[in-house]
Amino acid sequence: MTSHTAPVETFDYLVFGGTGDLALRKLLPALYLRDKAGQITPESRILGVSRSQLSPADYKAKAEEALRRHLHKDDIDETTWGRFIDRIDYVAADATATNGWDQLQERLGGRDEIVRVFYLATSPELFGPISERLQAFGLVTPKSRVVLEKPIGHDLESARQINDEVGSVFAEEQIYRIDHYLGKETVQNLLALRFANSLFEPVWDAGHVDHVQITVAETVGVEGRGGYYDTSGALRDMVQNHLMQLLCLVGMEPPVSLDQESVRDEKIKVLRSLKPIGPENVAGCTVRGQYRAGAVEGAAVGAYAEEAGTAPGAKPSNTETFVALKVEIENWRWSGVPFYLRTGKRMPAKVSEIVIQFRQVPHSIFPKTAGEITPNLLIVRLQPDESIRLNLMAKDPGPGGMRLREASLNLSFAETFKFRFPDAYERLLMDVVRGNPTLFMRRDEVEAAWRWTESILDAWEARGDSVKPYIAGTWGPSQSVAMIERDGRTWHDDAMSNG
Ligand SMILES: NC(=O)C1=CN([C@@H]2O[C@H](COP(=O)(O)OP(=O)(O)OC[C@H]3O[C@@H](n4cnc5c(N)ncnc54)[C@H](OP(=O)(O)O)[C@@H]3O)[C@@H](O)[C@H]2O)C=CC1
Ligand SMILES: O=C1O[C@H](COP(=O)(O)O)[C@@H](O)[C@H](O)[C@H]1O
Repeated sequence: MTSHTAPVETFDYLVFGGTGDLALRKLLPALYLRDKAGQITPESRILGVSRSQLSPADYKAKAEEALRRHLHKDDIDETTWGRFIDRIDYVAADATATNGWDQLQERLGGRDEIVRVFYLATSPELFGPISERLQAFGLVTPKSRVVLEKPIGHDLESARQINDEVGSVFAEEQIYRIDHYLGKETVQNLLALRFANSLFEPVWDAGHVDHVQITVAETVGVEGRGGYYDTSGALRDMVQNHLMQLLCLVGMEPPVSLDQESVRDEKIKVLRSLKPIGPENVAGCTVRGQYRAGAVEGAAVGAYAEEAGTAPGAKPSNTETFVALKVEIENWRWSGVPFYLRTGKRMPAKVSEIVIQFRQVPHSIFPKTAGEITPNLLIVRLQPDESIRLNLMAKDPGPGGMRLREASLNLSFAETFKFRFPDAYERLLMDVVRGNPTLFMRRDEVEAAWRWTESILDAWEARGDSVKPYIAGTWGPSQSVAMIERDGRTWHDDAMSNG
């Protein structure tokens, strides 16, 4: 049994927001798959909590329906199925009132000695009220942990308020601020790539790297989450958390060790070194877009305005579904190296990639007839088809003189490691039970990320610009291309489409 399938301690997992999309689509399937892998002890239980007046049997039926829909059919086996459904229970309780909480007390009675996880899969305004009630009803034990789903607030002030409220009930080491990107296999592989190989570290700096691109492209639209998304937008929904975490892992100094504080200490230094984007540079360093009707993966799709449910005659939404940024880390290692970040919905492919473009050779010894020398690229593909590729120049095989062409060294995870590895939520949910917060965000990280992001939001608001339209199924508005091309560089879209 490998460490990722070794059973964890017995737990009670309380999922607040248990009837919601996140719980049914991601959390329950992740717990099921860990159960199937043999990681969950027979005594462990899962308790859904939300306002809906459902009986435990109703909730089990809802969970079953969601699992059948969201799991791959090969993952459903009758032994795990029966065992998993038996673990599930439900209590109707309102986070903003007192009804239902005495039932929670009852359900948890006599189980104070085991690990207790409160997973708050609700909107962030409820994190404080839920914590307050957990304390008032005596449900917080020394072995309790609380998981806060993103977004932690809507801006710096609300993030601070939530952190204060939750922090008045739980100690910082009991608080797990989840960013599921940190649980993705290849994201962690970035640590292995950088710090378990001596090859890359000497060239991981401004002397050798020309620039870095981080792209997180999605084909989906807002998928029924229009109400939330329209008050959020891509900068808050994706950049403030996922893309900033990726930027930190690429940009940080080597941590002293892999322990939780060392890694988080290095990430926060990156966040503190970010060049502010404000009124003076927001126009040149940011692009916001919103998709119009188009076609994605061969199917016609509507415009954001329709999906978000903007009422006819209402003011058109100015929420961005795409954002591109030029970011600079102002420290010795990265001075002068731009990090271009972009993320968007309704793009041509679902792909998340980090591309490190190295500097051009200083001088070519080859004749013009050999062809162009293109800079080396290190491409870390996070999803789908996780891989790490190094694009190098090679001689075109055969006679007829020296001709150069680009070739790849490709470490494909599927081909190299032929077993299924847990997905991000599976891994992170078990890390909480194990009491390992390394892959979760510390309070100061979240607040530093908000501080930097908020200055962009303020500058956008002050300018009052409209979002730039892009056709669904394209790589975003033309202004995003113009932003990078002004610097004599180009997005690596081909690499992404070709895989
Ligand atoms: N869905 C996703 O893929 C992701 C979601 N998130 C974030 O996670 C959070 C939840 O998202 P999602 O599941 O999509 O949202 P949903 O709207 O689908 O679910 C919200 C849940 O909260 C419960 N709820 C609402 N009010 C109360 C209350 N007063 N007391 C107790 N329970 C309450 C609802 O149940 P009921 O009405 O029965 O009370 C429901 O179970 C959001 O902040 C979202 O941004 C983050 C990453 C991904
Ligand atoms: O947190 C979020 O992430 C998803 C994208 O996650 P992925 O694992 O599928 O890449 C995004 O769709 C959603 O809007 C956002 O809230």
